[in-house]
Amino acid sequence: MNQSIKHIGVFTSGGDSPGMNAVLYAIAKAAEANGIKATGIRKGYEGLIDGDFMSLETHQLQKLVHKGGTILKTARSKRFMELEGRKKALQTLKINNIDALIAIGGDGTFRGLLAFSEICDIPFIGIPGTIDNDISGTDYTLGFDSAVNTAIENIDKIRDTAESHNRVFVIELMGRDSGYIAIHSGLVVGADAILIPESGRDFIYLLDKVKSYDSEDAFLIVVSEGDEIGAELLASKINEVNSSVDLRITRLGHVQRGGNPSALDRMLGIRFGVAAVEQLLNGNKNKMVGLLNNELYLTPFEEVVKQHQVNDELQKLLELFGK
Ligand SMILES: Nc1ncnc2c1ncn2[C@@H]1O[C@H](COP(=O)(O)OP(=O)(O)OP(=O)(O)O)[C@@H](O)[C@H]1O
Ligand SMILES: O=P(O)(O)OC[C@H]1O[C@](O)(CO)[C@@H](O)[C@@H]1O
Repeated sequence: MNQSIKHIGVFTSGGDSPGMNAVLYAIAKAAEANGIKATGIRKGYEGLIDGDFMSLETHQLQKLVHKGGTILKTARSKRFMELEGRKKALQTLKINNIDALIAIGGDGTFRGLLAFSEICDIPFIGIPGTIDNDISGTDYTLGFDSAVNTAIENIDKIRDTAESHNRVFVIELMGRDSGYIAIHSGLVVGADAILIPESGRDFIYLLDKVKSYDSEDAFLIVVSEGDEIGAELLASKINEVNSSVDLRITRLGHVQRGGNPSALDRMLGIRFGVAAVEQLLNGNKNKMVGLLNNELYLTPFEEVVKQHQVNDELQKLLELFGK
């Protein structure tokens, strides 16, 4: 056990994701059980630079496990991208006697920690928190399951109106350059076509399908925001090959980031939070806690990369159902 750790700083960074409050509760609880102080740092790296802190009280966090968003707030920090900003953050840590950090965010957040480790030698542990599920070293990132649940709930509603009007819908889902949200959502709503950047397929097959679409039913296309064609261009191509279709575009957008976390995300939050504190106490540093085959797993920040492919099984499902 690393006895020298007495004060852990904790922050959420990048886009918020459902389950972040649950992870904060777990960190506070595990720190308390080990007699360690845990301080919340507000607005991601911005708060680390400015010393914008708040206390993490287990009795308050306990009541927020079910809430989306993050009570610590989050940010994308331009200042931390610069060495000057990171030096200022180092000063803040020293002044406040913080001797370990836990960061919850996406791959960008871990790149930030890696850059920070060049000038700061206190231990860092990362927790994957992003709706995109685009990080290696974990089967699930915190928030992904909730985002997919939100997406499918909304697409099911779109189907009701699409079927009533015999309309074609192009539904754009989030994920930045990752198609994970789109493929998972598209498969379980029974979409007629799913377009994701990782598939390596063009959309010509889809145009052939739309050409023969008889206008007597709904036709749902789920497209990831990272797919090169984009919802607008896809819509105009469809109209070119079949001018009789009645088409609408729905961009689900930030609704996918909000809402109460699913059971899976709450449980992930609890597991990741406790594991992060334990790993710091075990003397681990500069690693991300993940979950592979339902087992906790550590990946050094240097090896945490953006996931840019779907596995063979998902690819097969995409061929079978999304085409
Ligand atoms: N190379 C880097 N050097 C220093 N800081 C970085 C670096 N890359 C990213 N960061 C910091 O990490 C923050 C979070 O990264 P980013 O905005 O990419 O979100 P993310 O953590 O990938 O989360 P999400 O997947 O939700 O977008 C950035 O705003 C920036 O402050
Ligand atoms: O909320 P912002 O900063 O516009 O970021 C949007 C991006 O963040 C995410 O929601 C999470 O990374 C992406 O899916 C999306 O492209």
